[in-house]
Amino acid sequence: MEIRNLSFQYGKQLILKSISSHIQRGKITTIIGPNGCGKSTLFHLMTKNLKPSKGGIYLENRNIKDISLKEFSKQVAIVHQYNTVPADVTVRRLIAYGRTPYLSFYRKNNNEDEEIIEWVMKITGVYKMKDQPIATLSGGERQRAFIGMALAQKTNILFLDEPTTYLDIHYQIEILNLIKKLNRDFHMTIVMILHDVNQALHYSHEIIGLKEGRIIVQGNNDKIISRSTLHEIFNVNLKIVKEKGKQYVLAVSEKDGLL
Ligand SMILES: Nc1ncnc2c1ncn2[C@@H]1O[C@H](COP(=O)(O)OP(=O)(O)OP(=O)(O)O)[C@@H](O)[C@H]1O
Repeated sequence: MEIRNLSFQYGKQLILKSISSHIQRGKITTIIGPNGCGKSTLFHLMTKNLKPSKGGIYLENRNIKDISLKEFSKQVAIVHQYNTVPADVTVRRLIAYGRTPYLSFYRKNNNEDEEIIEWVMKITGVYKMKDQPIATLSGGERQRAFIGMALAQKTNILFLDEPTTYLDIHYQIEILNLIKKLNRDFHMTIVMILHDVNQALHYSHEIIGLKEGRIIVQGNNDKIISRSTLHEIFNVNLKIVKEKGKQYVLAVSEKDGLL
């Protein structure tokens, strides 16, 4: 996917300022940046929820504005930050909604759809709760079910907007490991927004650092995450430590805190 000279404004407020970027096929790319820098806006533009003011986004060299929503949803699946569904919808039913782009007046759910739904329920670990209403699931199970609905679309590209929000650390890691597995075992191209810099660092091949509507850094994690880039993006001084060759950002500094 290519982002070419992309600008976006709400009224007179310029939110994204001539952004260009290349999203690598088969890799995990994570967008980080401070609140209000334009991450969600970029996400909505890349997923056809918003239209660019200038420039464009290209999938296999086709401007996504020229791709119908139905066709787009066979190539790109989206997991939003806030997901709503009627409380009584079961896990299986929710995942089956993911097959919608393939259905038509003449084509109802068939064996292939059923096989995909079964595969998705197994891979996301929601099989044993398949007949439970979504409302009865824990936060982590719910999120896996919504990722399942996106997977049932059988796309090569998956977008996730802050997939770990509201989850405790156990479920956060579980979701990130599922995302890693989807990339590693099924070669899915993943684009996500994360707030946790350490998780971005350890679960992505490439990081895009946004600030005030501009890409400040993009690249291989270890190379671009440094004290100075973190300061540039988030305006904080954080220490970076190395353990067994891997970098970790200390999200509190010695002089902060009560004690
Ligand atoms: N519908 C809207 N109308 C006007 N301005 C908006 C609208 N949605 C977002 N904005 C503004 O656009 C800017 C970028 O918002 P965006 O949601 O893309 O930021 P973000 O980086 O995703 O932030 P966060 O980390 O807080 O989710 C913000 O200043 C926000 O107030």
